[in-house]
Amino acid sequence: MAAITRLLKPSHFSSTSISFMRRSLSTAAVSETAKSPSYPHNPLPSGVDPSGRNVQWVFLGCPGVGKGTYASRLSTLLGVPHISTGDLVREELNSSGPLSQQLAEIVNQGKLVSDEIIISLLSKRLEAGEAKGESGFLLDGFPRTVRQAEILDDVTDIDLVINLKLPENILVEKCLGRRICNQCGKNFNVASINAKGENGSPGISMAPLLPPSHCISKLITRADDTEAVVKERLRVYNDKSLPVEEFYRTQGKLLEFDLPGGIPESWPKLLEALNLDVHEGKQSAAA
Ligand SMILES: Nc1ncnc2c1ncn2[C@@H]1O[C@H](COP(=O)(O)OP(=O)(O)O)[C@@H](O)[C@H]1O
Repeated sequence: MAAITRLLKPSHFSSTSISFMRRSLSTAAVSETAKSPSYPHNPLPSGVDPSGRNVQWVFLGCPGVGKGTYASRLSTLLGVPHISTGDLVREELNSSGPLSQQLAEIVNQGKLVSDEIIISLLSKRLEAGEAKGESGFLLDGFPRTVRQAEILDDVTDIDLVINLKLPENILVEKCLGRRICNQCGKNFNVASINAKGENGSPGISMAPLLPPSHCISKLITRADDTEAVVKERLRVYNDKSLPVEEFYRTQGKLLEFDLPGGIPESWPKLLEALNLDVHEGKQSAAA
């Protein structure tokens, strides 16, 4: 394993993006909108204190769990970029670039894109961010394999890994209800979820997140959000990404978060779990 890691090591990240990641270890504090986080369960390694620089967090969780939704809200709140490798893949796939056709085939079968392609897309995104003065990041959808986690570990320190969780039947319903406005790019969800509690776990209700009237005629569904492809993505998650949870659990960085419901119930609880002290007005501004 060590040999593979050595082989793949930083060469997969261009030198600029490595320097960006390294430099982001010593840059500005969390933006004024929120107080610096401290962690009740102290998942941080000793000597690493996120209060003196922008956060470097990873979001894990099955397809449809809401990584994008919560990462995007925290991005606004903390003033750090939300970087979704799924979005990077879709941008490339919708471009007329040389990878477009190959990516469409992989994504629409619910498979994972190769580590090399993902790391190249992520490097480019980090470099573009660096040019704009970005620092810190909330990674959504990366790492998704232990190999990706090892490569990331070689180039920078991740402070915290937030593992969002929902029961599998809800994940399928949520993916099937997902809609995107092809003009403004915002995400909505037409599913109305009312799952009964099972084996002592509480029931979960989620109201639909409906689009405003001007988006209704422009809604599209992701080609990989069909029932068969969602089930394959869940299978691939359990196979390739569950070990990533274990990777970070062993490092003491994993914060498990069972979503109690939709955004109104989950968002305040997530802020509480992160010990983010948000002022009333600011919190609603970020929501
Ligand atoms: N880190 C990654 N490694 C490999 N493939 C990825 C990665 N991130 C995204 N992809 C590809 O992009 C697709 C969409 O990703 P994403 O939007 O994160 O989906 P999901 O809703 O399943 O979490 C994935 O099914 C996969 O094909």
